[in-house]
Amino acid sequence: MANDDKFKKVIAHAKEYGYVFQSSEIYDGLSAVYDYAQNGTLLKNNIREYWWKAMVQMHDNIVGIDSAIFMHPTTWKASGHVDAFNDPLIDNKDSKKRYRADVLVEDYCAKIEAKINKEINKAAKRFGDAFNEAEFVSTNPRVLGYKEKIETILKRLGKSLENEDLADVKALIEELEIADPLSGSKNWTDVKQFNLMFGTKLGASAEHATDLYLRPETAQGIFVNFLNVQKTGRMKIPFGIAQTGKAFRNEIVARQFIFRMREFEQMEMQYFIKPGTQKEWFDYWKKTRLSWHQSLGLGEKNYRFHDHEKLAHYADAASDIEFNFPFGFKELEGIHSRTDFDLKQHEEYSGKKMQYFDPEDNTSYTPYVLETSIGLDRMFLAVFSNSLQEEALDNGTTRTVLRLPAVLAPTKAAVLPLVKKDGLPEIAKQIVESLKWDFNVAYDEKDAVGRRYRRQDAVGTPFCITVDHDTLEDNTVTIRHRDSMEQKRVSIEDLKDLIKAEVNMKHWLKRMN
Ligand SMILES: Nc1ncnc2c1ncn2[C@@H]1O[C@H](COP(=O)(O)OP(=O)(O)OP(=O)(O)O)[C@@H](O)[C@H]1O
Repeated sequence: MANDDKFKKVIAHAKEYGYVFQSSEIYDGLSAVYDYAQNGTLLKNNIREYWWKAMVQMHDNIVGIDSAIFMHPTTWKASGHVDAFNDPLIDNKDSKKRYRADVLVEDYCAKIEAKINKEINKAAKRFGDAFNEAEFVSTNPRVLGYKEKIETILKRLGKSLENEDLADVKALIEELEIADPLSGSKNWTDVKQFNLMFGTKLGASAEHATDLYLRPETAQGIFVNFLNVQKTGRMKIPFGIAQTGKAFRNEIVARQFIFRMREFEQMEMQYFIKPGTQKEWFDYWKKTRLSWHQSLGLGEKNYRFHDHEKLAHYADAASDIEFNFPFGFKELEGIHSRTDFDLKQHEEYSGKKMQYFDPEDNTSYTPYVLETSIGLDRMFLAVFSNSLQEEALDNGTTRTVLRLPAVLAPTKAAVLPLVKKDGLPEIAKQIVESLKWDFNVAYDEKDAVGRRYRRQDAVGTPFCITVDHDTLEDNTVTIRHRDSMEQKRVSIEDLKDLIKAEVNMKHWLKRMN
């Protein structure tokens, strides 16, 4: 299936099966804002819990907090967000559409990249088994020319952005003759910086109101509480503070469904360390976070690191874990070595000491910070899009199955009476009653059992339990596995342990190596 089609299917499936709705849909929606529906909320909660258990419960030196969305406005001056949390935007005068200037240039380069891929595919077909891609790419003059062009463009873009030379970004767009993707017009305004923070006001009367921001990241709530947690928790360096919560960004280009939203949720952890040890911890957290992702079994090949060359003002190293989304490899999680930038800034702006007294060598210092930051919604999209599969069956039909990792599935089992009579619904309901203390379970009696199986496959329920007339005789039921479609006859009293063995978080987290 072409990637575009696959992505459309993902979005349609998310709506049809109660995972994600467009916000305020009856009013034609609000752009880049989404609501999680009945199944989506459960999947999201399970992902959050999977992260929390791995990060907080499994580490005796990491604790969790829940700081407020509103923070004192000086926080955002100290963090650099007021001055530097900008994207370069450009308007097209004819279509009146607004774009991120850097994204226009990057999309232009992506088109050249597509030409390279076309050359590679053509050559691969021509040479068959004898084709050596690495050799072809490093010797073919056309490919080398394309590569050089991309490199020159991106280098110039990076430099202009770094030097805040927005006139040059516009000049680049004009020189490359980049047109508005919608209207084809090349009639552009100048490039301007646009701050991504949402402003609001605190206070009842206009003249006494204070300007506030909706937080654009959860990290600052951790930094300002660093000493509160360290002292009250008697934490010794190295230690971490984790939190999950909403963040808000007025994204200029908000597209790709829940990949880039204006209101989203982050799961962040700041690890406070001794200066000089940042390289070691950077490597440790890169490895640990990748193994968390891989424990879910979405396919090792679907992840890769992207180490940053161009670093944010606060970082001395940064790497993204990228995931193979339906629209290609994109950032899923960031791992940042943030130095002592944030704590030092808060110390300067608040006038309060943000230092740690190290009892081991009797010295005080400002700790360095290693951050892991992942978007919960992006993680949701990674899991959901990877799990949605169309499978050809032996009988010539296809089935749509959402192969969610069982540990994350919203509903772990559906209990189905074969028919709506002869006392079968009553037994099925009793099974629901007994299992619901341990798992989220559903009851379904509508339609033929085959259709009910298909429905649960599409929702992603790992087990279906069918009660039939034999159940009346011997207290056994059929348990059907979503992925293999295998069916087994088991005793009702064994159900709980059977399901537990597959959905238990411990069993999944232990796969981290
Ligand atoms: N607008 C958004 N919608 C959904 N998730 C987001 C958004 N912006 C950031 N995230 C998530 O938060 C994580 C950490 O935020 P960070 O500030 O490092 O992102 P970023 O580098 O600005 O992301 P991007 O380059 O995609 O804009 C990202 O890896 C991503 O998973």
